[in-house]
Amino acid sequence: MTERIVVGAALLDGGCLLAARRSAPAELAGRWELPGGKVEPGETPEAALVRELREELGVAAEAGGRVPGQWPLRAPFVLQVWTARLRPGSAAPAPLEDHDELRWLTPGQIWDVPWLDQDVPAVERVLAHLGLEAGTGRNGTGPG
Ligand SMILES: Nc1nc2c([nH]c(=O)n2[C@H]2C[C@H](O)[C@@H](COP(=O)(O)OP(=O)(O)OP(=O)(O)O)O2)c(=O)[nH]1
Repeated sequence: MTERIVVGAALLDGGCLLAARRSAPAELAGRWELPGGKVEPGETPEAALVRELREELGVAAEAGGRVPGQWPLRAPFVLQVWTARLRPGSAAPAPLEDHDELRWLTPGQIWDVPWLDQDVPAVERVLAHLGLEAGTGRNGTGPG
């Protein structure tokens, strides 16, 4: 089966990461994810990311760099992650579609929300990629 990419945005602002709580489907509702969605045929992941953030959050965003790695979702989907930021003058994110709550998390707050299980290794990689992992361990060994 051909792999299909779901792009997740590590949307960063002022050193915080945006997390979004899914409102649907039922099996994912209440868990937190990186906003984003499926890359459509003929679309680049970066373009899909910008489109999804506009549709889901009402923001004007731009993709930064890819966070190395990919994580399996329900077949045939795999999660790939890009950093992203809001363009100057963008509206603030709002949960317009698929989500019922958004939170900007400081590095010390990242593990305060119940991420989708399949997102946990991706979020860990985002933190490592950004050099933010020290002191934010999920096992509570760090200061913060
Ligand atoms: N956006 C996003 N989706 C994720 C993550 N982790 C994860 O398992 N998923 C799953 C949830 C969905 O089954 C699928 C993405 O679909 P979606 O519903 O967000 O994307 P979409 O807007 O393109 O979907 P569609 O309505 O066109 O079908 O991947 C994540 O971190 N971000």
